[in-house]
Amino acid sequence: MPSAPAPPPVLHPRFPASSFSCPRRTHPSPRTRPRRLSAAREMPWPHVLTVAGSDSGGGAGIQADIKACAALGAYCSSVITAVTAQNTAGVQGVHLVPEEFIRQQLNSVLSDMSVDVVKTGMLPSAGIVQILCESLRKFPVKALVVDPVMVSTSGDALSDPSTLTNYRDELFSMADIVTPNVKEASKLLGGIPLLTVSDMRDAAASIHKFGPRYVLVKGGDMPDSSEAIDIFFDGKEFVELHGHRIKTRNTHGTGCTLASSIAAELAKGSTMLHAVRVAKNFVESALHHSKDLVIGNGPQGPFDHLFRLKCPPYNIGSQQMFNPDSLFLYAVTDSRMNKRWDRSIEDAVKAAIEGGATIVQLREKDAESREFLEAANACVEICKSRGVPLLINDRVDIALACNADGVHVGQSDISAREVRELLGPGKIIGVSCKTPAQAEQAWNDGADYIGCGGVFPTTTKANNPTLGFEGLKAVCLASKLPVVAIGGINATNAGSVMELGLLNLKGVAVVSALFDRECVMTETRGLRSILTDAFACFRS
Ligand SMILES: Cc1ncc(COP(=O)(O)OP(=O)(O)O)c(N)n1
Ligand SMILES: Cc1ncsc1CCOP(=O)(O)O
Repeated sequence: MPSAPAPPPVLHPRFPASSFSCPRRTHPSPRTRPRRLSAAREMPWPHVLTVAGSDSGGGAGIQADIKACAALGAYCSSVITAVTAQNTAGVQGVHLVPEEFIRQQLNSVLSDMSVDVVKTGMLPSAGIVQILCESLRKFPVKALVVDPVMVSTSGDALSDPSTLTNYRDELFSMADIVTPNVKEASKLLGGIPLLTVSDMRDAAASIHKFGPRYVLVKGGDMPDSSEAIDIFFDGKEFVELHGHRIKTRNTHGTGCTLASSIAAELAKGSTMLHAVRVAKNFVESALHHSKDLVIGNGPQGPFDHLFRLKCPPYNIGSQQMFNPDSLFLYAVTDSRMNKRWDRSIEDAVKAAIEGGATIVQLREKDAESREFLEAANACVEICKSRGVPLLINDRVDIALACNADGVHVGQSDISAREVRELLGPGKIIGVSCKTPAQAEQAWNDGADYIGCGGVFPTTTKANNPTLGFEGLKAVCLASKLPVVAIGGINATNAGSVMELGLLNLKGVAVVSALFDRECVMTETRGLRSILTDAFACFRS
């Protein structure tokens, strides 16, 4: 593994789940967990169990949890605590599942399956909270995410007031994270008003005293702000998480989705703060993609958790899903620069990854095919062993021959739709776009990301118009795909690109500032650190 400087905001599925930060609970001993059938052929599948209510409208509750986990690559089993009659207008009825039957469902799932994380939603009675606590003591899991659902967004009560005491006294002390919104936080604290970010901090500290390891107080309901600010507290430090407030009526189920996304990321091995950041990003992106959908006639509609599947060829198939966070620091090679500095493509790629590049593209305009394929084969091995995706510029034939992770094409190359036909569904396809119309076409063609530039003037690509920040912003705002900025980006201006704060701008692609330099590793490391600082600044 490269010795990267600072932990990146990257959770690539090819990185093994190793950084789990919640070691309090361990899986039960082999005596309590049945033996697996064939350990040798076992393939781990991160597993979340949601214990929540069913929403007949499909936007929140169990339905939201299952979709969020599926979208983030985790398996989701479900214990249903209540069946609600619900739609976009509100909650018309609630039918509680008998408590003993909830115990039976918990027993069925937890005694048989390797559940990594339990996420709770609607726990409508004190008895149900108690049964859950008993089951968790009998069948410990790696983490417990508690979303203290008490009142629906439409204002309807979803739990008996007597559950409050059990929540606070029993469940919270077992929880790794509790995720109240401001109304729930206020209720948990006896009705104190939460009107400012400072009140949210105080509330997080008070709720932490009930026993959870982490608290996330969600500020989505705070009045009038272009930002959605959440407060994360680990018992010592507060982190303010800033997100975009998406203007849409389709927000039903955001709380459930955030908590189940945190659970899915924890099940995949993420640390808590990282899981929260990924989950917040996922919810924002889903809301952004769903803002114009129309389902139902009431004031609050559902959103599309599976927005990434909208374009049929996108992100399906046997290979791992493309993680847009891998666009963070995109190293694009250049044969002329390598020659100038007398280094092989392989050495250039190794050094870039060592310095912290999160994705690599071989852009070898002058290379002979045979020589290029040899180098590409070697780079595939280098990148695979380091968990970094490798793409080939323009040459679909080389990408197929070396089994690269994907291809990047420009507007005058063959279209992304044709590249998809040739590469199949599991590969990554990037398209260069300078206009919103091109971005729309890239999405329709089944691309995975957009390269947008030149943002600044560059000498690396001849006759390339400069778009500036305005051009970049126009493409990002129009694009349903993640975007990486390219063109003239270096250590002095990279921070300002990230600080534009564009939701789907995931990173920068760089050629000369990495490869037209004496030490590729040092340059990459420096740039990585600048990006990490700028990203942290914009996000929290
Ligand atoms: C990440 C990324 N973005 C844009 C480009 C430019 O690609 P293209 O328009 O095909 O131009 P050439 O690279 O072929 O000159 C890129 N390569 N990578
Ligand atoms: C390939 C490409 N596409 C748009 S600008 C550019 C060149 C980027 O190179 P540099 O990072 O050296 O400016």
